[in-house]
Amino acid sequence: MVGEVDFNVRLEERIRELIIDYKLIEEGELVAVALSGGKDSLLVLHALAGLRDDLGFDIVAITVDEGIKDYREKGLEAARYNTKLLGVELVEKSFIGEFDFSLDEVYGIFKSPCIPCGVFRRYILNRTARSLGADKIATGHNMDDEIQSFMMSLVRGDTRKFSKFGPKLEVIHPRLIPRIKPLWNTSEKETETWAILNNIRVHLEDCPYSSLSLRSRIKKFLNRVESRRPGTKELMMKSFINTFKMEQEEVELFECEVCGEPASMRTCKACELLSVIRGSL
Ligand SMILES: Nc1ncnc2c1ncn2[C@@H]1O[C@H](COP(=O)(O)OP(=O)(O)OP(=O)(O)O)[C@@H](O)[C@H]1O
Repeated sequence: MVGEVDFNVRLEERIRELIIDYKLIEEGELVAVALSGGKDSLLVLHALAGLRDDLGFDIVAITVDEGIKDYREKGLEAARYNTKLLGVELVEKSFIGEFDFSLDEVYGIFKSPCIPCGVFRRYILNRTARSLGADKIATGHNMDDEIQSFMMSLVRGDTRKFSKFGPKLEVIHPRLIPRIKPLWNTSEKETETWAILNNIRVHLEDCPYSSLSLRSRIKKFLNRVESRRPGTKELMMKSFINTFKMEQEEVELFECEVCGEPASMRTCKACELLSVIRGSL
């Protein structure tokens, strides 16, 4: 089908241009793909696997099992299938293996399940990527995620988070692996279309905890506006790009007194949450 080929070519070309224009990946680097098994991180995996020889970099994938029953197993299965298909090594980590508890067991202690989930996942991804010698962590964050994050910062009045806007988060600590977003200018609708058109074995369900989040409410609102005024999301993205300089926030990071990982205070966020959990179990 000509339409399908065109779609794939245009998508790959856009990802390639973003990588080159923003210097997301340099020749000789090892990129760790944070792979959930969802459509976005699978597109990143397939796109980078297609570009690795041409642009001269290598990839490895890392997946984190948070311990969400009847949900994460399906993502893991998709991650295993696709990495095998593309000949990419998959490193599997889990909350149980690292901390001795699953998200299902501890989420009730916090205001939102997304708090421990995000903090521990980023912690494991960073440590694992570093131990593998990775130069970058590539995530599947897409244009919709970026607009949602921006709006969440506005709603919370937390302008510090604006510094995370952009396709690349620079090195701000030697133990922190820089994160890149190869789908920064690709919409969620396009990644969905890619997965369906190419018959990708993918995990399409939403996380059972996601409906509790502010992100989910903002996502629904944006989708409603988009369906009434098509093109709204793209215009919002353009406005953000034109209005805000993509400068990284000047933050001083220390080493956590407990585990030695990067921290903005005396202890890192993961160790802070761990002490709350240990005190409640
Ligand atoms: N369990 C996980 N293991 C590894 N990486 C993850 C995991 N969950 C999320 N990520 C990374 O963080 C990004 C954003 O997370 P998000 O919760 O939006 O993912 P998702 O919607 O479950 O899956 P995807 O974004 O791949 O479609 C993902 O694209 C992926 O790169």
